[in-house]
Amino acid sequence: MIDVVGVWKSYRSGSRMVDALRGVDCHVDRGRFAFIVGPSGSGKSTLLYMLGALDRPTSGKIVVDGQDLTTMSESSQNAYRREQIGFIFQSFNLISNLSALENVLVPFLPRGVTPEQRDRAADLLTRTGLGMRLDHRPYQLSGGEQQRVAIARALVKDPILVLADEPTGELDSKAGDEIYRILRSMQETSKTTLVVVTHDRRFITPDDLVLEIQDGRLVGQPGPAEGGGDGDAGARGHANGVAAGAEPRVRTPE
Ligand SMILES: Nc1ncnc2c1ncn2[C@@H]1O[C@H](COP(=O)(O)OP(=O)(O)OP(=O)(O)O)[C@@H](O)[C@H]1O
Repeated sequence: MIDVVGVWKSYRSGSRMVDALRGVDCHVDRGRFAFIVGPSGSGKSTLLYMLGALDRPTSGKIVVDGQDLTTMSESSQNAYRREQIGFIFQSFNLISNLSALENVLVPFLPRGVTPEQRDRAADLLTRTGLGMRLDHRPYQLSGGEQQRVAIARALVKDPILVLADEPTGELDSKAGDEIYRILRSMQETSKTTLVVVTHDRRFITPDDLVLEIQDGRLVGQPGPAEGGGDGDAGARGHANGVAAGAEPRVRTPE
């Protein structure tokens, strides 16, 4: 389903280059619940954004459901994001003057909403426990409820992949538990693939795939040569191993 091969991502920061990802290889099977974990600044969100085609790697290859994101045109990337990927962000990203139901229908608004789509959106909200709050605006909902709306919005277009960046980061632990309960139950029904960035490992179960990043590379993978683009393939799949020796991620551009 997801193949990440030798992915480097470097950002220019003033006169220096920051290597956010340094030769990442991994594979996620269809229907998996996968977590990206690691210390702050290790590259978790960068990897997630690459999977969502929100950014392109500096080098390497990312293939999702047979589609090579790295060679795709800009317009194909837009369509990929719009039609195939469900995004869930830490800060919910709801539109304040739309109701819960309308927020879930946002992906369909440009082309007009069909009655079937409206029913599906209402059904998803009901399954998250918000059946009685379809007409509420975001300010009338708790943080946990707003995130449930965001989950329904991510799933309404039946995506091949759902990407979540710290989905419980702004919630208390009770609301966080509820969000994971809903995510797991929704995934069971939809059989979609879910990749979640989190700092909170208590939501991880033994069946989940854990991709642990440190200093821009997956734990357990050999460190590739500095400079980008030529990463050693290293281990694939489960990345539950011993940290490779950390090397500085900041360098001066050649
Ligand atoms: N647009 C950018 N320009 C320059 N540097 C960036 C940019 N985006 C990320 N970085 C740097 O890349 C590195 C990895 O960032 P990333 O956001 O992926 O880490 P993270 O593991 O998600 O961190 P956190 O857990 O704190 O959210 C960091 O050093 C960050 O400062």
